[in-house]
Amino acid sequence: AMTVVEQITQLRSLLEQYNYQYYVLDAPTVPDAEYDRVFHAVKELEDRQPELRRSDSPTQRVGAAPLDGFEQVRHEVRMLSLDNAFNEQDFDSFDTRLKKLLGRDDDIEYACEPKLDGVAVSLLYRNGVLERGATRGDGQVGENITSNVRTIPSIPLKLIGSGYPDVLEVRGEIYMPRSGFEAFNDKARELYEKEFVNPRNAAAGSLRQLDPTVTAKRPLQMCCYSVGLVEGGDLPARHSEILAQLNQWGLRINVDSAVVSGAKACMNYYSRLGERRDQLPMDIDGIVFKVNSIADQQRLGFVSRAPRWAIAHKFPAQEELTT
Ligand SMILES: Cc1ccc(Cn2cc(C(N)=O)ccc2=O)c(C)c1
Repeated sequence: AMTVVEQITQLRSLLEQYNYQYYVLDAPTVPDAEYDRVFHAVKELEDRQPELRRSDSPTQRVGAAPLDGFEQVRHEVRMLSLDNAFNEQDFDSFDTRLKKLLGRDDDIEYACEPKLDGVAVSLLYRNGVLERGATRGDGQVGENITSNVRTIPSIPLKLIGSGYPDVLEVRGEIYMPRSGFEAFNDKARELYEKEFVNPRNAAAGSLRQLDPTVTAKRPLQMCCYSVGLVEGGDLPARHSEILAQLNQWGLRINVDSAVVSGAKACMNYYSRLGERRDQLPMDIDGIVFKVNSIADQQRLGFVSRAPRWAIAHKFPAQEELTT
């Protein structure tokens, strides 16, 4: 028969698989009641034998005591801000300039993804375990919001699979899906409590909570879009492949990400996403285009703080929803 430790370890990895399928792949394979049964079985074992409890157990997402304040965190790799391209002409000149800088005249391969309207976050995984979460701040120094990011189900407390670097810093956007935002505001209105003006403010306000049990009640999601510090391991040679690899290690990526070649295909991607914008589950404020080849990104380097190899193309601002 299995020892209690073997039993609880097996049940925990089952919960991690269920969470991955449900929150990261949006593809649950078991009914909620089955998840609930296994979750309470682990909780029961940990309550009966507290020495079995581990900080990276799926039952340990909601932290203990509220904080008095947020500590500061220095980003070893600066978190970027992107130059905005406001129209096709800008994108064409962006593409033409890159081709010149790269000394080539064939189409550049771009990784395209929606620019989610949320809060940028840095997640540091050491030996696959989530060590700290931090806001972007000014790009160099942010705030330590680890206890709050731990409550977000699509953020894994532990990476899955194998082959990840010893140190892997993932960057992503924490956002509130529109459906969660509407439901939250309906409830707030009912209780005569403060409503949020838009999902971005709702996500930012939820991450600023000193008490993680409040954050835990907010319907937040995270989508990763790049990596920062990487030590003791290698990543694929293209941005799109890095995202696919992050997804296999348990992190959520945006289902609308795509790879296209040349400026024309980029503008086509921009128009198609623009048409679907109101049907997307979250607010987006544009499209981010990145040179897909990491070697080319490094060749193009950085001019001041915005990278030469990426640009955000924003949509016209949406008229503010009148609440
Ligand atoms: C009672 C209960 C348990 C779980 C959930 C949601 N859910 C489902 C799964 C699942 N199906 O793989 C995994 C994690 C999870 O959080 C709800 C809504 C209600």
